[in-house]
Amino acid sequence: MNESMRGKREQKAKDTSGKSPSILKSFVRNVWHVYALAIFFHLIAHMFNVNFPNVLGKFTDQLKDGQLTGQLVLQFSLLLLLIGVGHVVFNGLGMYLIMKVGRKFEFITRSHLFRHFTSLSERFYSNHSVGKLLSYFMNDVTAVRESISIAVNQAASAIILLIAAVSMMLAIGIPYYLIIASVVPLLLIPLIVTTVGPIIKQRSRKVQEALGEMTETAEEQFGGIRVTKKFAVETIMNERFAQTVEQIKEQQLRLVRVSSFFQAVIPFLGTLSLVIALAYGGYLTMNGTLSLGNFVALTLYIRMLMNPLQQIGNVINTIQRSRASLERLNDLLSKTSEIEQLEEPKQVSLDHASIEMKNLQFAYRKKMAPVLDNVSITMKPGMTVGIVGKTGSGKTTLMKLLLRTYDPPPRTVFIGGVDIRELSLENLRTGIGYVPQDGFLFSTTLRENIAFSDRKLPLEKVESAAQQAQIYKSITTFPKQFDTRLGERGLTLSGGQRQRTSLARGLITDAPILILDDSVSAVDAVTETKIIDSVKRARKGKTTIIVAHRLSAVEHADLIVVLDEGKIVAQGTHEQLLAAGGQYARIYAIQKEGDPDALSAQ
Ligand SMILES: Nc1ncnc2c1ncn2[C@@H]1O[C@H](COP(=O)(O)OP(=O)(O)OP(=O)(O)O)[C@@H](O)[C@H]1O
Repeated sequence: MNESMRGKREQKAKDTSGKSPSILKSFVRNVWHVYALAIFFHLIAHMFNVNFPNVLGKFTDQLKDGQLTGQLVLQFSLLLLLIGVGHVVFNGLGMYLIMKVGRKFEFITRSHLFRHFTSLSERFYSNHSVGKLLSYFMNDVTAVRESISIAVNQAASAIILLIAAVSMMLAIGIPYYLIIASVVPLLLIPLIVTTVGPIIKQRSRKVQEALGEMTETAEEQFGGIRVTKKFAVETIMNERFAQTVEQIKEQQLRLVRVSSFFQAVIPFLGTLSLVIALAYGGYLTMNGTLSLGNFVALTLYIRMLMNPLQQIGNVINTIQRSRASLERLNDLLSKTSEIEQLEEPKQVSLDHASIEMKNLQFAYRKKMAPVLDNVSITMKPGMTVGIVGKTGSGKTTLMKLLLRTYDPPPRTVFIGGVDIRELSLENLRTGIGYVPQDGFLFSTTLRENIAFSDRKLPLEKVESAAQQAQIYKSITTFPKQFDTRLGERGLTLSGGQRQRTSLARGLITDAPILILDDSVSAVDAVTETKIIDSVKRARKGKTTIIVAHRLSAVEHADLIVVLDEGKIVAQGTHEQLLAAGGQYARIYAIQKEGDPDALSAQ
């Protein structure tokens, strides 16, 4: 199969993996009827609401005409109560439905994101910091949720209220020209909010940044206070800090200027509307064109519209902000793992499979120098293979290619005679156990950490793996033994204990192929020998690859490969390599003399 065909088939596999181009579109398609119902409830709520000024207007007219009786006062009061209750109930229902939809979006999207994150390759993680990923998870999802719940609620409510109030004013006979004249200043509110809102946001972000810088500077200067004093540079430090504080003052003043303007102008526009209503409406009332009741109703409608119109402005700002978040989320969800399997991947039994690397060349990025160059190794089934070499010589990279954490070039890495790019990923990854140098432990019990591959594994198996990894004794000294909970990232354990727990987690899988990638570097030489001996016994007949700096960890191996700057400089058994007298023999001599980490110091 040529490369482009393979690419197309792999691409097809990506496209059928169910990733939607826009999370929001597909979500809204499923919940539009809830939105429709919620908007209907808002409509009913405002039908009640807009009667409020009208009823008060009628009350005023009756009062003026001297027709008000105790019976009528009671009727008016009950009517107002009914309006209030109707508004609250339907408004509450509408709000509840839309908020619920928002939370559902948050839940679905976070689950979707998490599933997506787990499907992405290591390259993605090395290019994105944890902080950035958390920000997708928290801030971006929340921003979109706010715009499809709070913003939709406010916008629907405000628009319906505006239309209902204007219709009601016309219906009760308030002249349209008076309505237009009074409402126009209010319509400027959303315009001002959308213009000034982003400026306020930008300036307050700058204030936050400046405050962040000040905290950083203060932290650094407190930390380095002894150095500062020894070098007698207190004056320079004081000046530097004063500059940072001055910067904050500037940013804060800029923010205060614009937010003061904003906070003053919005009520002013409301007042302006009322002034027009009062002056023009008052004049029309005096000359008999407008009833006193309608005059009262008009002023109440103006008051009623002020808040919703301000909210429309906020809604526009929220939507603008969330558009950027939505784009980021869609962009992230459209990313596919570069490690893909064929539509019909091959399956091989890894139990007695050979591993072969043929002229393997690999660079992490196109323009970078290769990290592995012309690497060819043949590992027969059941062999123990040692990989040694200076730090940065490409040992871990070689293992990552074998696991397809990164893709090796086609036809360079074979297991059981099959190119690993054609193998099923599950077949490959369940068949190979991998124990990294810095094994991450989860904040759960030791038992669950060790039985990570299958939490139902019996305790005896967990104990036996712990014994092989030489961590059993330490665990039995803990009060809760295997039920001991680890703190965040397993901080209650020492470095060596952590490494051995992670080793037990790898050993328990009893995988046909096991890779120990510098997995015993944090233990002393005696414990290392014990671990290697028990691994040797437990893995008789199974392929084990041991990456190490200390040659004592690989001496017994059937094949030892020496890497240097990505190239194989020698391979053979311990005896053969000693006899050859090259880099291996030199390092062995140094390490025997007492410096066990001499390889990395070369
Ligand atoms: N994700 C990556 N992106 C770019 N370069 C990388 C990446 N990972 C490793 N490298 C580079 O590849 C080279 C080989 O690294 P690798 O981790 O394979 O070496 P190593 O022999 O396992 O080292 P050590 O003994 O210190 O663990 C190094 O120069 C390293 O900087």
